[in-house]
Amino acid sequence: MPRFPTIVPVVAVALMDGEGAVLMQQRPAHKHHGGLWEFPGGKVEAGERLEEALIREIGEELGIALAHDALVPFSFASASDQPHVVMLYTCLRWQGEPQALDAQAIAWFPPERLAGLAMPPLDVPLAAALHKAAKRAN
Ligand SMILES: Nc1nc2c([nH]c(=O)n2[C@H]2C[C@H](O)[C@@H](COP(=O)(O)OP(=O)(O)OP(=O)(O)O)O2)c(=O)[nH]1
Repeated sequence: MPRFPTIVPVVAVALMDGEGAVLMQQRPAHKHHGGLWEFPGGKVEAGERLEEALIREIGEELGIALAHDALVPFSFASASDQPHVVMLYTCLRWQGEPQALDAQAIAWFPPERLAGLAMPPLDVPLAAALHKAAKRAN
C-alpha cells in the first residue's frame, strides 16, 4: 500500500483580460496531447506549494509574473484512466506581456469559444465551467 496518494498534481491558470477573454496555449506537436489547446501550467514538483508551482510554470511558459494574491482557485478535473488532477485557478492580474516560450502558439478566446477548441479531455469540463461562470457573471 503506497504511503501517499498516487496522483500527479497539475496546476493551471485561466488568465483573463479586461473583456473576460481567456488565454490558452497550444501544446508542442511532439508532446503528449500535441497540438491541443490547454490552460498554461504544469506539474507540481516535489516540495512545492500549488501556487508556487503555478507561478514558476507561468514564468517559464509565458514569461510573466502572476500576482500571488490574484490567484483564485476555480475548479479541478480528474479522470479514472489517468493519474493527473488538473487544478485550475483564475487570475486577473500579472506583470509582463504573455509570450509563447514553450507552446506552439498562445491566443485569447472568449469563454463561449473554448468549447470549439481541440483540448485534452480534462480541459473540456474546466472550459465548460468557465463558460458557465462567465454567463452567470454577465
Ligand atoms: N498545463 C496543463 N497541463 C494539462 C492540462 N490538461 C491536461 O490534461 N494536462 C496534462 C498534460 C500533461 O501531461 C500534464 C502537465 O504536464 P507538464 O505541462 O508539466 O509537462 P509536459 O507537457 O512535459 O507533460 P508530459 O509530456 O509529461 O505529459 O497535465 C492543462 O490544461 N494545462
